[in-house]
Amino acid sequence: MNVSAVVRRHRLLLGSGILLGLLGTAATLLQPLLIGDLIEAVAVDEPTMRPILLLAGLFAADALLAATHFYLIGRAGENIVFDMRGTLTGRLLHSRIRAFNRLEHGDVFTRTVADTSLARVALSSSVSQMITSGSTVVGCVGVMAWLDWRMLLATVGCLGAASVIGLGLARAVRKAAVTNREDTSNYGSALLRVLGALTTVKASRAEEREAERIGELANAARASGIHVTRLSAMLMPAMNVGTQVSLAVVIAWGMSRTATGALPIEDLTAFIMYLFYLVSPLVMLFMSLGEIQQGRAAIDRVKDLARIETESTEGAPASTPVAETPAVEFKDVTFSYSDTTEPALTGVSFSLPRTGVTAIVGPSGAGKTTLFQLIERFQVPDAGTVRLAGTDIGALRLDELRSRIGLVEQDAPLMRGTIRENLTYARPEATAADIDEVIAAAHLADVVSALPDGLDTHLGEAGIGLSGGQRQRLAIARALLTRPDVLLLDEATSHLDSDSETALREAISAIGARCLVLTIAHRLSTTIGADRILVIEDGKLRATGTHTELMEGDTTYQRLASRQMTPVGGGAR
Ligand SMILES: Nc1ncnc2c1ncn2[C@@H]1O[C@H](COP(=O)(O)OP(=O)(O)OP(=O)(O)O)[C@@H](O)[C@H]1O
Repeated sequence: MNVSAVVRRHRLLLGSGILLGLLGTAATLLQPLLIGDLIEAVAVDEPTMRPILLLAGLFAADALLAATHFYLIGRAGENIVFDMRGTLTGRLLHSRIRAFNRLEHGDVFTRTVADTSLARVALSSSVSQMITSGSTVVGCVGVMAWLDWRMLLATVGCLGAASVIGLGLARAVRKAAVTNREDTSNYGSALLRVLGALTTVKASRAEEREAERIGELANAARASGIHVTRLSAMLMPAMNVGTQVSLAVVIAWGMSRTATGALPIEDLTAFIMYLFYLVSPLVMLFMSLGEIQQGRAAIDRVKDLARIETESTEGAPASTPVAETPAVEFKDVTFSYSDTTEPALTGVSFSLPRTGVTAIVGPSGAGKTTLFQLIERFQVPDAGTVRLAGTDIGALRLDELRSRIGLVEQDAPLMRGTIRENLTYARPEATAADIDEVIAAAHLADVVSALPDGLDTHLGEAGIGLSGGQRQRLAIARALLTRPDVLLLDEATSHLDSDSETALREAISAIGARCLVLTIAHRLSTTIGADRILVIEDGKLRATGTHTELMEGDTTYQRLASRQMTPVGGGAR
């Protein structure tokens, strides 16, 4: 992400805000001089109406400028953060699964939500604060030097010492804040991970243990947060002590000089006012410098996340396949998840016709899911080619490839919303007739008509409200709505009741008549009914055939069949 380009896009708003801030600073700086004029007018008994009106006008202008400055900078900041989050959301949604899987979800959340907020503060209010406070400090010092340079030197001496302490404290606050952010992020990541597996946590009766472990992380965040507060608490008093000392020096010395007539009383009054005006912007200057430093670290984290590798959406449109072309073809495909791991698939070759049900069986970890990952192009082969209807999928446009494939995952994740919204997720423009057709094909018509609001029934989080079998059939109907050429189905491992099982089986056979159904089979009944079976073991294609053929000729299949297709932990190898 090019952060300077993001800022440049909002430069008009930022620039206007900073300009108004500077005008407000000028209005503030003029006030003590006008008060000095007023005192002088009172002292020599001249009319006071003009300085009073001028002063009132200046106060009003100051207030108006401050409010507009605040609004414009705030607005620019929101626009900047919106821009950054938009870029991040787009990059994350288009990221390569391989790159995305390497990320911690809690960390992604912190970077997209909290770090962008810190970046917003740094790029808008802190920069503007630094410029306006910096100019106030310079302006105050300039006018004070003009009023009385000797007293200015005394002031700088007292305030300078406080500023050195303030600067040191600001730096310490920044460091402590970075630690606090890391601690908070660790807490968030841990909580997110545990909440993602809440049922496992409960089933393992690990609530107390997790509460304690996460409590420790929360406590680390608390301790570092307190450290930040402790240091911040010292910043203002350090500056206040500096101001009080310089004020005492200025008043004592200034009064003695006023008594001898060396310094007019109105100049002393104006000088003291400038001294007050100087302190707060000085603190603000240090704080904004600290925020900018913090923001820089946050911007680096945001930029780092935005560098995530994305999928290429380029590619050729698919050619119209001729009838004999295989629907899916693997040619000498080898693939490893990383350079350091053993290949998940080695030299796999097969070709599948355009209709019928093909079951994939094999022990756990054999590489069955990996086949699906390659067909969907979630992963790219290290060697060999995967073809869809005769075209190398690497050359196809990604949305075209995925629109031709329907994917039904094992736990069939559903989104929030109604059944209709879930069904039409991949094809929002589907007509009522299309929906009725896929509902019938997935044997869901009875289930839907029994629901209180039919298709408009709301599902809870993750599709709660439907049984496992119904959820998977709903996911099948959703996949069918795009009229795929290939339906990839990872059969649910959990046992379905016999009605659901029969409905699912009938649905799969019927769908096999219109497209290729490739199913990872966990049940013997699926493989018995399949047109062909691929037996995968240790990442290699071991055998191909029908149930009867494989029962005669393949020992792995025989072993899996005798265990009713439910291998555990790769023990069948
Ligand atoms: N994201 C991943 N990163 C690294 N290795 C992986 C990843 N996913 C799978 N693997 C490894 O690749 C191999 C094949 O895994 P795959 O998930 O394809 O097996 P499977 O046959 O579908 O197993 P199961 O029936 O248990 O789901 C295994 O050794 C597995 O450990």
